[in-house]
Amino acid sequence: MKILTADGTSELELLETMHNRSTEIDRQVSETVSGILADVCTRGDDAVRDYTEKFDGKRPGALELSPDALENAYAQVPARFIESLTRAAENIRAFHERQKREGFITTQPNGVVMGQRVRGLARVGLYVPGGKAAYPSSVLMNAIPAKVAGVGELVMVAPPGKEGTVNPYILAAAKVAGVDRVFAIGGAQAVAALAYGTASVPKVDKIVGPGNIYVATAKRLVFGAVDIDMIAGPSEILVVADETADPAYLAADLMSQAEHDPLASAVLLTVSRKLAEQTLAEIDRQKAALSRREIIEQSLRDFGAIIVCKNLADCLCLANRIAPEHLELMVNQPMHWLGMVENAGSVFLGQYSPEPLGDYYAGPNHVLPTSGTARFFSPLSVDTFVKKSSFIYYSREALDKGKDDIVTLAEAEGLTAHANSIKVRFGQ
Ligand SMILES: NC(=O)c1ccc[n+]([C@@H]2O[C@H](COP(=O)([O-])OP(=O)(O)OC[C@H]3O[C@@H](n4cnc5c(N)ncnc54)[C@H](O)[C@@H]3O)[C@@H](O)[C@H]2O)c1
Ligand SMILES: N[C@H](CO)Cc1c[nH]c[nH+]1
Ligand SMILES: [Zn+2]
Repeated sequence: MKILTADGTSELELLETMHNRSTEIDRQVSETVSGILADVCTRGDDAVRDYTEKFDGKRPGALELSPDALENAYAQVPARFIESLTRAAENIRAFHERQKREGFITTQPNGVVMGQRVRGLARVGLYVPGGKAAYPSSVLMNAIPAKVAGVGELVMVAPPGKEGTVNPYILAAAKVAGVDRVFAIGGAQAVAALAYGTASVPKVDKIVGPGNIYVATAKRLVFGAVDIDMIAGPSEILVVADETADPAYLAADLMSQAEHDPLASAVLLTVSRKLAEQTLAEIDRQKAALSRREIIEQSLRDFGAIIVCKNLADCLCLANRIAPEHLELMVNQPMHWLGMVENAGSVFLGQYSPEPLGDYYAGPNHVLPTSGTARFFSPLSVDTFVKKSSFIYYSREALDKGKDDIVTLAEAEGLTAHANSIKVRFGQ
């Protein structure tokens, strides 16, 4: 990870290099994933078993877990974990309850009733990552908003470990969050099974949840066969810091996301070269004690950067251009700068709102758009799990009033059958 001074060109070149590196990886991964999707579409469970054996280490028997597996996992994990998980679940539920939308009805005096209905989706597939690390927190972040939205059936997939079983912390979280069915499959093969359906895995209406590049690419490619939430791939953090920030906090927060994946990205934009140098030194000092040091080093080497900008406004402009998944504002007056943020999945304000607070606990969702897609995607929310439909009731009197307009518009489009459907009701 190098320190670079922004001059209007070199920082953009650096970001471009990082972007090109990930585009080349995306291209290679897309080829692999397309093959997996086609194979699962044709051969169903057999293909899912083959890929599970290949990528996760053990050939599975039944792909679906019994409800007992969730009960046993719940009993097996430490009570302290369940207490913390339950408190986190309460915070997440409270935040997402605020997102609930009601439908509406509008009436007019001459016999018109119209409205919009909001309904939970019938069946949703939740992807829970479990390759390099297990993510029980992601179970809560997916399943709680789905339940709040009123989804009919929640089908969770998570990759089995080498011993062929799903991590018990993930299963305990599935019980706490009320997941209906669990399949021990992961990667692109799990996304394909949910999108196309197999003998064991039911076809779903929408696939949600984060995952590595294979998972994110598979979701992108099955979109159309099913709906998806967004592209939530390898994690990203971008920190904007002024000279008041503590370099120890900056280093810690950058590494907190780098540890997710060698493809995770961690970028610091600051106005102080001294702070940049101190942060680098802090990274070296702190990382020695961290368990996933190798992943952190790879991620910081390939997708890490420290850029010194002229002023905070320039930092924010660059941050908006990058559109990071997580944006930390480690500045003296974070609320003041929040208004300048255009593109970010979630914003963390001030020294005591580190990114992991949002990953686990505060309440807002941690499934967030990555790879610059925060320009147009939103965080996972209750909205992700609902569909809206409208309804119309017109009395004879109301239709009579509007009939000539409708006929005129239909005939202008050359659609005489449309016009006839109106006219026939009035003997014309
Ligand atoms: N954006 C978010 O909201 C968010 C939240 C949590 C985690 N994450 C990200 O989720 C990811 C979790 O990744 P993970 O790997 O630990 O778990 P994962 O469950 O996403 O992926 C594991 C699966 O990847 C597949 N796979 C691995 N190598 C493969 C290969 N060479 N070819 C084809 N398939 C292969 C396997 O099927 C395996 O089961 C990380 O990138 C992390 O940053 C993102
Ligand atoms: N930071 C991840 C989202 O990019 C979410 C997560 C789960 N556990 C820890 N972190
Ligand atoms: Zn995280």
